[in-house]
Amino acid sequence: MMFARVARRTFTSSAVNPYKVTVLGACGGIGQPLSLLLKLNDKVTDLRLYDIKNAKGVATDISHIPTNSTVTGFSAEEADGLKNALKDTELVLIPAGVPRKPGMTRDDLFNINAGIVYDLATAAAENAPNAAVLVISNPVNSTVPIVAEVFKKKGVYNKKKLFGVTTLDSIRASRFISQVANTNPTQEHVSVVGGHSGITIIPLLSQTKYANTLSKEQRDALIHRIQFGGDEVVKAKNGGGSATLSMAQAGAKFANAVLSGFAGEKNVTQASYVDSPLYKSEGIEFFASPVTLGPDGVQEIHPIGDISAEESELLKECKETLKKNIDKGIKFADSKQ
Ligand SMILES: NC(=O)C1=CN([C@@H]2O[C@H](COP(=O)(O)OP(=O)(O)OC[C@H]3O[C@@H](n4cnc5c(N)ncnc54)[C@H](O)[C@@H]3O)[C@@H](O)[C@H]2O)C=CC1
Ligand SMILES: O=C([O-])CC(=O)C(=O)O
Repeated sequence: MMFARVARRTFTSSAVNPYKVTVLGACGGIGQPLSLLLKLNDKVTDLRLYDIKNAKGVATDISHIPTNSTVTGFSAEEADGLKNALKDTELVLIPAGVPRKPGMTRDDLFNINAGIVYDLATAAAENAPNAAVLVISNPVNSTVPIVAEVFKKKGVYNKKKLFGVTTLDSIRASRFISQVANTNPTQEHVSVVGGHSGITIIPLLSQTKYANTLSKEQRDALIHRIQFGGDEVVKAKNGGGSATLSMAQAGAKFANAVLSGFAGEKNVTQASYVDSPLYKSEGIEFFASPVTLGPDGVQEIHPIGDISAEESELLKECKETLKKNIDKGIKFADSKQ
């Protein structure tokens, strides 16, 4: 009797949030742990994994985990594999593409990843025009504008449903500040705005409770570590790629936030790199700042708030680089007409 009651409760809980989610690049360093974490999310009931290699193997493996979602692998070799992975899905995560090696910038990945993201975005626009698209592939500052241009060309662009995933910068900031302050990282929050590469990443330490207690040396070191946290991992992996496990956690966290917004949960706010009105008058079409998520995707884009004179300088430098990164993505997409 007891067992029957528990089983019934487990079954009904997942039916409340039946979302279809597709991962493109599901067999990579990020894709595999990200898919695993999505399988553990009870908002996801139909998980589709696509890659140019081994998607069926990874899907079969993950499918044995006893949560209620189905897991299906789609390979590039099968006719309509990509199309079927995307058909009517509600959320698409894109971690497909090559990662950095030591000595490279994220922009050095543009030549390979721009084309990969362009092709996957084209398939998404054709087969899942209403889905939220979460872009992980670097350089995010440029790949997000590429996706926007593709959706515009297809006549299905909805700026409320396109997100560059910058969550890793936020979770790093929580972790790194807790190491300096000797506190619990789960209780720390730092607003990180701008973009997702080096100097375009701006942690707003002046808005934390440590604004007046950190020394200038501590502050500078912390800003640098948050801006270049990705390089720390690339260096430590020594040619074996970049952040994958922390990125999977960040991607799963942000996907859960978007699904929570879809489900009508209130006050779901996370930083993300979105089509933003904040600096459009300066020619900057995309910018990361706190975003409240709702049933239609972006519900409200929040301004960055009061910042220090030091952070104003960082913002100035960020905007110069960001504008170039965005223009590069748009120009690439336009050249593919
Ligand atoms: N937004 C962020 O904060 C972060 C972004 N990244 C970026 O994520 C991307 C992926 O990184 P990793 O997973 O470490 O790389 P990886 O090389 O381990 O995995 C990439 C996967 O993409 C697949 N792939 C390549 N072309 C594809 C296509 N046309 N269609 C479907 N799948 C395709 C590959 O087969 C591979 O399984 C990189 O561009 C990396 O720079 C990495 C960490 C953080
Ligand atoms: O550093 C990289 O190339 C990967 C990445 O975006 C990050 O770890 O933040």
